[in-house]
Amino acid sequence: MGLIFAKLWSLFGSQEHKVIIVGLDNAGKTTILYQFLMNEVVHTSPTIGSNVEEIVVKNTHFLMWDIGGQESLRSSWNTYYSNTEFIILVVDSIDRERLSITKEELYRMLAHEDLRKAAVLIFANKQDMKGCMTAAEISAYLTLSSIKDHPWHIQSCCALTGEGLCQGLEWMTSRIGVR
Ligand SMILES: Nc1nc2c(ncn2[C@@H]2O[C@H](COP(=O)(O)OP(=O)(O)OP(=O)(O)O)[C@@H](O)[C@H]2O)c(=O)[nH]1
Ligand SMILES: [Mg+2]
Repeated sequence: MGLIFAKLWSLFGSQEHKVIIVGLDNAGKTTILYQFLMNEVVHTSPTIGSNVEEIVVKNTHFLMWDIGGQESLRSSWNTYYSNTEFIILVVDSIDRERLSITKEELYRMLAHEDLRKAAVLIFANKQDMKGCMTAAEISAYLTLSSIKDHPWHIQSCCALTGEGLCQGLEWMTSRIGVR
């Protein structure tokens, strides 16, 4: 009975899809989460631990975990991995110096057993900043085209205006049911 109910529940699109939002400190993860939720910019301070919110897009329910990105917190990211369907990796497009650290973190995550089935959306955030890297530059640096075992997509965005965020969510909803 429980199984039938679970199947019907998933058929009607009320199943929740787990998402983790990761990236280095100051990348804009919390700003993005609350833009998704409220369509506005909230005042943030560095996240210690995580924030979690349910975001509904066209009848698709995402449970989004925004995880603190400071160095000391990164070793705990893996405690959030189980049952994750989507990784949103937020990159600060002006932070050239630390893109190599983001790359290390990305490939460490992709190698993790619990994230084997996860799709990856990369947000090239802070596109409003003068002299920032483009999504194409970030894609090349992160060698995204070499990733064959996870679906991935890169989207440029500006969390302050919300530009690009909907397109990212649309890619995520388009992936549901593909696997
Ligand atoms: N110019 C600009 N600033 C942004 C953008 N997105 C976020 N910020 C700013 O970047 C700073 C950090 O944003 P947060 O959302 O707190 O960053 P975070 O990734 O959650 O950081 P941690 O919680 O420490 O991991 C804040 O001052 C934001 O207002 C953007 O698109 N453009
Ligand atoms: Mg935060």
